[in-house]
Amino acid sequence: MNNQHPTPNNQRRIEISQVVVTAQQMREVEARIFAAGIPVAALMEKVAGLIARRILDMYLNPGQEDNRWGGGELGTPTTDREWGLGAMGRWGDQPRFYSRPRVGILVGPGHNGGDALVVARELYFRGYAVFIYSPFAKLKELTSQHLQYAQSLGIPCYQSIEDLPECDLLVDGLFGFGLERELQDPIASAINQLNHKSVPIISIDMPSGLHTDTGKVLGTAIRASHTFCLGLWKLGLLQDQALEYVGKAELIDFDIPLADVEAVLGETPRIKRVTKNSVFSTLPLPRPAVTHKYKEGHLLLICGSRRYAGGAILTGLGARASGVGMLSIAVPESLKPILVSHLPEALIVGCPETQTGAIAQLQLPENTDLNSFDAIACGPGLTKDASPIVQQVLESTIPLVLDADGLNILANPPLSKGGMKGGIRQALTVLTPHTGEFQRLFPDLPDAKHNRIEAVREAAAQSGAVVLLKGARTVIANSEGAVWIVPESTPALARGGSGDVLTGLMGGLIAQAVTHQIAAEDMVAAAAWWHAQAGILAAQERTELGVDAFTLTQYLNLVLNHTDFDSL
Ligand SMILES: NC(=O)C1=CN([C@@H]2O[C@H](COP(=O)(O)OP(=O)(O)OC[C@H]3O[C@@H](n4cnc5c(N)ncnc54)[C@H](O)[C@@H]3O)[C@@H](O)[C@H]2O)[C@H](O)CC1
Ligand SMILES: [K+]
Repeated sequence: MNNQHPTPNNQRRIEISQVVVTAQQMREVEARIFAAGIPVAALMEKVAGLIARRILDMYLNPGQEDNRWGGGELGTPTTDREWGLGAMGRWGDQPRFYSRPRVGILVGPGHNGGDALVVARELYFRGYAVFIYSPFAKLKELTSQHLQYAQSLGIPCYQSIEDLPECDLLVDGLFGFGLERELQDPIASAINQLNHKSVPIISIDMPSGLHTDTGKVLGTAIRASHTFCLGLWKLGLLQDQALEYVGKAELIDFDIPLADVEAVLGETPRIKRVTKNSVFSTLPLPRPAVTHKYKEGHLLLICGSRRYAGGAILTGLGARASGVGMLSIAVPESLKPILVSHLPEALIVGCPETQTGAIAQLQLPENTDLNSFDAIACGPGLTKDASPIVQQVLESTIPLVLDADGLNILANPPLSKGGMKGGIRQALTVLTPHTGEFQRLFPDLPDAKHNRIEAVREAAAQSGAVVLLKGARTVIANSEGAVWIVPESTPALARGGSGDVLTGLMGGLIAQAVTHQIAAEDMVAAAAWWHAQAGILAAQERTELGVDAFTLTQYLNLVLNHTDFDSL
């Protein structure tokens, strides 16, 4: 395998939507911007103006039919009639008809509150009924000025949540990346009350109450229907434990100079979001006009057993979807007919089997060396009786994806206890555990449930492998400490067989990368992102209950044509 790889993606100039920052890093980036001369107030106006525009587009968009005010979900005020039916409504009263959508603005003590107050002012001037809830006596100077101006306009401001009138939409400007400690009453109970209302809440920067870095709930947190993350993606928004609070996350790009980002994070930030652009810049697409099947990669799949034939088929279908030129699939002899019937284009290698129907020995076609393939993917459906096979592929010198029983066999003994006999492989090795397999492989690593990123990074360093930890937000790390996070997925993929499809897809992409002289390591994130997007599209079209693994393989080739999907 030629080791002179082109610049791998993680060495190329980064795009803003790939950057992921901690609160401290965001502070350092903002400090550079302010030091360069932009007034804090000017940036707040710019940022909050962008937020207000998105809120108007999304929630208050004129011209849509389905509303009582002639506008979008809440519409624009059709008239500037006085309030209908007398006094302001209160939480819990019977809803009273008002002539204008009511927007509640939750204002915290810091600049997150300042952002929200600028939004309040902008919506007010567009004729919306705006109400402010701000329980804090001490506000930052700029925030205090904005509050003073809002009140001078006659916008009602309430200290207690009970006084806030019933609203159609809430804007959460309580806390952003400045949240430092657990929330206490009255703010905590106010948030709990707001969460119990069936009113959409838009959070500015972070849902208030979530830790900016870990996504942990500090006491309680706003359950946002939409989170507008400001400038650079915050790490906490990408953590599994935050997901039920974040709602739909969207980046509000306020033109942070890339130079400032690189000054703080370096040219290749350690943690990156996997985006459509970053994936498309690495996939073996478009294909050369002149090519042939052996130039499009040759993948060897080693999978299946008499007990688990389906895993072999699904892995093969995932590999097929990758576009790999040649596909060989080693299975127990008794599975050969069914594999041929599902994958007529593949070379099915029937192997001698154990009493239990596992692969007893890799019997490749004569004169075929294991290292003559471009890549191997091994594990789905193997059962633990195939451990000699896994040992054999570990000794190969070509890129290897290990999944499912390949990982369970590897975990005996665990990697941290001298596992992976023969030490760290020189060739690319990708481990693709789910949480349970991860804990078996790395029993003494920090609990992957609470800090997945640190756990995966440590596992990659320990094993020398690229480790992909599956989850609502799949996390990938290599042994140099680079981390990729797949920012979107769907619970529709939480089904048997989804992982088998990913293994085949990833193996097929890696095999093509090898023949195309593309950085094979980049195919791990590309495969995970592609797999998730196919699941999302399938769920959109067939509901979250309609994405069985076979259907998923059909959507793998459809989703790349849907270039209109969000550029993540
Ligand atoms: N810096 C800027 O000009 C811009 C900031 N952006 C927005 O502002 C926030 C960050 O602002 P900051 O004032 O640093 O923090 P917060 O608004 O999040 O306020 C936190 C505030 O509250 C205090 N605090 C922290 N924890 C608690 C707690 N548990 N209970 C009570 N009070 C707490 C703390 O002392 C802070 O003062 C950022 O998210 C953006 O929304 C602009 O968008 C860009 C310009
Ligand atoms: K917020």
